[in-house]
Amino acid sequence: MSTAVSVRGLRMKYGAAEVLRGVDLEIRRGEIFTLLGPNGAGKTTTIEILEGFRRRSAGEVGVLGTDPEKGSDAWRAKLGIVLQNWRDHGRWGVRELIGHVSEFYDDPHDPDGLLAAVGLTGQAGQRIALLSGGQRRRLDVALGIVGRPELLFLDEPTTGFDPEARHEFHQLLARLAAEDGMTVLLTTHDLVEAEKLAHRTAILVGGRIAVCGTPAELARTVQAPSQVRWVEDGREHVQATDDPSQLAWELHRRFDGPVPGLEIRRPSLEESYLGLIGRAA
Ligand SMILES: Nc1ncnc2c1ncn2[C@@H]1O[C@H](COP(=O)(O)OP(=O)(O)OP(=O)(O)O)[C@@H](O)[C@H]1O
Repeated sequence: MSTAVSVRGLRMKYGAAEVLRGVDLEIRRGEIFTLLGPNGAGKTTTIEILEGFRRRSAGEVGVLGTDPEKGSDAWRAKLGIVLQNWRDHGRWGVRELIGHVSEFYDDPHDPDGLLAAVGLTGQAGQRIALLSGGQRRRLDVALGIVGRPELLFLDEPTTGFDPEARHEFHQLLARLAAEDGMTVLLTTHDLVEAEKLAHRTAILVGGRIAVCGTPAELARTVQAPSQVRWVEDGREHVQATDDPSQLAWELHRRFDGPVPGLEIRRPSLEESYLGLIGRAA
């Protein structure tokens, strides 16, 4: 079976507020998939429904071939779950906790190798309460993958990571997906992170998937028009266009030579994304 997650017409209401209004998603096995969206878009709600922690209001959901509301212990054992706020194990040592959790699984990662992979070898003997925010998140990730899950859910995993830790973390996920065939579903606010890491990304806005695709597809779909500026009759003119070279050429012909004050500005992907979530919200 090549589909890891399949979602059709997913709806979720909290009281009168409809947070998810018909979400459709298909995630393939071995894929790193990011769910992107502004605060309150419903990313955590979606992930919690897929994990089996929350009952949906409507729609069809299959996770590793099972409806999460009917998931058995054997099904749950195939999932790795990293929540935004992990329960508190403050008095445990780092190595001690990973070693302990690894014993619940048949074929766990070696705890010391895993500590090295998430960059916590230096903190192996430290109490968890003394870790920094970023170190704590790395430990959360280690706990999520120690049992070699088939499908790993990560809710905003890199919040609090410094750039080096973020880079190493991306490499670790890419390795686990490529070598172990692990599927990863990760939420983030960060378009640049999604672009670097994910095979595909879906943008959740206003309770629906606004755009879904590879980084190249996303860039094409999300990209806002360029802005062309020039000065004519003593006034500055601005025109949005998908083909700035055509407009520049037309202006050049109209002016019969150089266009006064000509400026062409292509918005960054980040600006285009902000425009998209502003328009769709
Ligand atoms: N248990 C709940 N009861 C009522 N409303 C809730 C509950 N959980 C979430 N919500 C609301 O549902 C909406 C979506 O929340 P959710 O946490 O899924 O969004 P998110 O995209 O993960 O946001 P963030 O990026 O801030 O983590 C928000 O308006 C939130 O206030």
